[in-house]
Amino acid sequence: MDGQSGKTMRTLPDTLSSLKEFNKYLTPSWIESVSHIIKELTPTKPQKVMEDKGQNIFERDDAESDTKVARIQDEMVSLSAQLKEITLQKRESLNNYLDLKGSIRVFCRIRPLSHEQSYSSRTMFTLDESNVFLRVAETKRKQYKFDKVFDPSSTQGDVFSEVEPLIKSAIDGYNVCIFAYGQTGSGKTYTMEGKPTDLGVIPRGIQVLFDRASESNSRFLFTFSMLEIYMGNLRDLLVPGNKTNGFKNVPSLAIKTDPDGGIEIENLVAVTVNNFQEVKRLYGVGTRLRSTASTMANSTSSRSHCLIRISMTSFDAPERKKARNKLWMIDLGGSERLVKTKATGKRLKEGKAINLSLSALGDVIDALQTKKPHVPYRNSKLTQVLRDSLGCESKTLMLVHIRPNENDLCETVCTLGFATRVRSIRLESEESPDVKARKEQLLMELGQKVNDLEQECDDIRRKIKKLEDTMEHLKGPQLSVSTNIVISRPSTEELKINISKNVRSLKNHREVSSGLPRFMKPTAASRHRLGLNNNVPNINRSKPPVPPKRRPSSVYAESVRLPVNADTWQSECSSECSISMTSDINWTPSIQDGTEYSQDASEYEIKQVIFSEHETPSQGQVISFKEWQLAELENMQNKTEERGNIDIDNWIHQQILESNVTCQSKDLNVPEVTGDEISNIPSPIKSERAKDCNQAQDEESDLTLHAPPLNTKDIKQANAVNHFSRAELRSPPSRERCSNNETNKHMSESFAYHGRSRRSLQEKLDDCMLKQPNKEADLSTHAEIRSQEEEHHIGKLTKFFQALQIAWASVRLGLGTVSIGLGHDFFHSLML
Ligand SMILES: Nc1ncnc2c1ncn2[C@@H]1O[C@H](COP(=O)(O)OP(=O)(O)OP(=O)(O)O)[C@@H](O)[C@H]1O
Repeated sequence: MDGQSGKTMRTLPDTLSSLKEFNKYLTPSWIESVSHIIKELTPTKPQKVMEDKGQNIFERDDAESDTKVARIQDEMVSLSAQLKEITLQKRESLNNYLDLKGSIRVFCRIRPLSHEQSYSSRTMFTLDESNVFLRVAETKRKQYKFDKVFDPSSTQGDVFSEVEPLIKSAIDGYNVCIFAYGQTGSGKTYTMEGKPTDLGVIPRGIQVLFDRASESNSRFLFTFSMLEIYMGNLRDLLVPGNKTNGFKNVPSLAIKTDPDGGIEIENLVAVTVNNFQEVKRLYGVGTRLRSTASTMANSTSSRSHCLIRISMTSFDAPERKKARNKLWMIDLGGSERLVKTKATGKRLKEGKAINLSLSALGDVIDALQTKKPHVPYRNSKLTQVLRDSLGCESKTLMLVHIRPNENDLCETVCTLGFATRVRSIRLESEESPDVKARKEQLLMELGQKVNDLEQECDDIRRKIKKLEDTMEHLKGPQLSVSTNIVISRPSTEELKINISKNVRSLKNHREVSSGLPRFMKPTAASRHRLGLNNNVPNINRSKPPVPPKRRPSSVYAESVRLPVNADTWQSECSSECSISMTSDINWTPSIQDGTEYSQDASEYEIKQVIFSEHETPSQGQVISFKEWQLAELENMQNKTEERGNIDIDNWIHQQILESNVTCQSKDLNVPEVTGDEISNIPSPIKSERAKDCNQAQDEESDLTLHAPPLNTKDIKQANAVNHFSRAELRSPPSRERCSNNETNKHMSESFAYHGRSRRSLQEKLDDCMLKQPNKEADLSTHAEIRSQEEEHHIGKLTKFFQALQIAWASVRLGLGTVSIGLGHDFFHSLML
């Protein structure tokens, strides 16, 4: 008897009993026959059924839940496939949309007038959605066409909504360049960086990147770099260098072309970033080192081009255009007529350099737009750096800024001229009205399609999430361990893992972990999150693969907890010739930037590495296609690692070491001395050191800005540590700067460095740094050493004389006391 008919038999007496209720409507003979049947059924059949139930209840429940789980898994697999398909369609549609709009687009933003500027200036402009009409004379108006015009009342949100498709395109694997162009004080930095209350394109864009990466089922690795082009030279803004000494102690950045035609910048620090908070912090440090100065037009005028590069690598997203691509966000130096600024000396040279490179950029974009056979990339460092991100399948957006001031009319005309040139009006004017109309229609359709597909993706994701929850409810949370093989974004540590080895039973994991030192085992929280606490059965590998479970964003390891500062993020360091302003931006973190479990998460990731290293793969194991794919991914990951990224932990670690050296030598290290960075690291000793630094500043009035030697070298050494190979895990994370053995010991604890609480290690490091005598650092020259030795001798002599004086005084005091005492009545009486 199958389950269904058994169930029917069990419920038959009940059914018949209920039928008896209808007796008033039925004939007596019918009732009698029904009663008879009930009598026969009740004593025998239900009893048997109950016995069966007692025996099989657990088996049946298991079977039922297994069937349900299998069904859910099937459904998830099919939904995942559907999601992939729709994502691909969406990428294509978005790409077509952007191509149709033009791979090089130009927007114009007109900044509002400040209070002191005359109201009449407004009449200079008339605007519509895509045109600016400039009154150049009483009766003459000049028209400038753009892809989009933002009037003075437009918000940061308005601007970003138009920029966002490009950011999405970057996630799809395209190289993207976003420029802010305009005269000094026209609002370039405002648009790109924004204000704490009104974030600009850079923070919003980065937030979108992380959001989309976490939504995606693919793994992403993000690295952050920041550099400036100052007077034709590249400078890494993530290496605290010597500004007054022209960054001489820092290795120069060299532009290299790789065999695939990609551009790499040799020696440029690329820090692996896992969330928005980390980027925010790096950005703050970079901004502080940027060359700015007070000019007639802007008190904090940018004297260089500032370039932010986010490199994205995805290992398992074949639908992406490229496995590795870049998003550049560039705040260009202010374009200005040197005659007007009346700049002289250094300011004049800076202005000339900015103008030259801007003109070279214009030439390149013009050549690309008009499809000239030769594109003059080599004419400036700016265009050389961006060579692989300008033109050929990449997307470019130029945000042109204007000041609607009558005094700035000439500047405005120049800016608009530049915009016209890069937008290639000539090409557009060749289009017939028919073509234009069709293009508009197509754009509308494509835009709608992209939105619909996005909506569909969201729906599928929601469904998958629901199924995951149901599954977790049915089977316990252990499945997340197996499905974490493919997470949204890998941490750098994970890149070293032979991912295929991670498809192992929980039992195996437990066995291996039991042999590990305590600090390498998962913490209670991570075990709980990953379901390791539950007694769960081994994963049945014959079951259909479960689609990847998205990792909660809080798991994106952030090893350093950064307090969210509600105050304006601003500090200032000035030197004799230029002012270096920090960013006053305060990027409010999103909910996704949770850091509560971050330490925990990174611990787990490290432990996973160790698990896999201890385990030996079984002999003759059949490698599935998926495993083969994973091995391929690993190859790719290794390639990426060879490029030399640096983890934010290592980077911050370096900054800490630098700050110690800086404090010891009483040099002012710009990012550290402000105390912002120090206060961000939750070590009590840190603040002590900050105090020391401040004292050093007070003591030495004419501080010079010296780059600590070997700084970049150390950072590069730290690159290697980031990737956690077995050998590397045993080697110290970076070159030791401490001379004493205790420090070296702590530095060598690379397991502890990555696996243990960062805070405790930090405190240890700080502690031993503080214990070190400052003497060594202070005695930088031979003369200083000699003078110190002399001082030492003088000190010894002085002490000797002091001791002698004290002894003599004591003797005299003793004698005096005796003579007084002997003459006293008390002694007289004693003697008598
Ligand atoms: N759209 C805007 N709304 C409000 N304030 C703005 C806007 N644009 C610019 N500003 C203000 O104008 C001032 C100058 O802007 P900003 O520093 O962004 O200019 P810039 O083009 O970057 O100048 P530079 O090239 O010299 O660095 C800032 O105080 C900024 O807050």
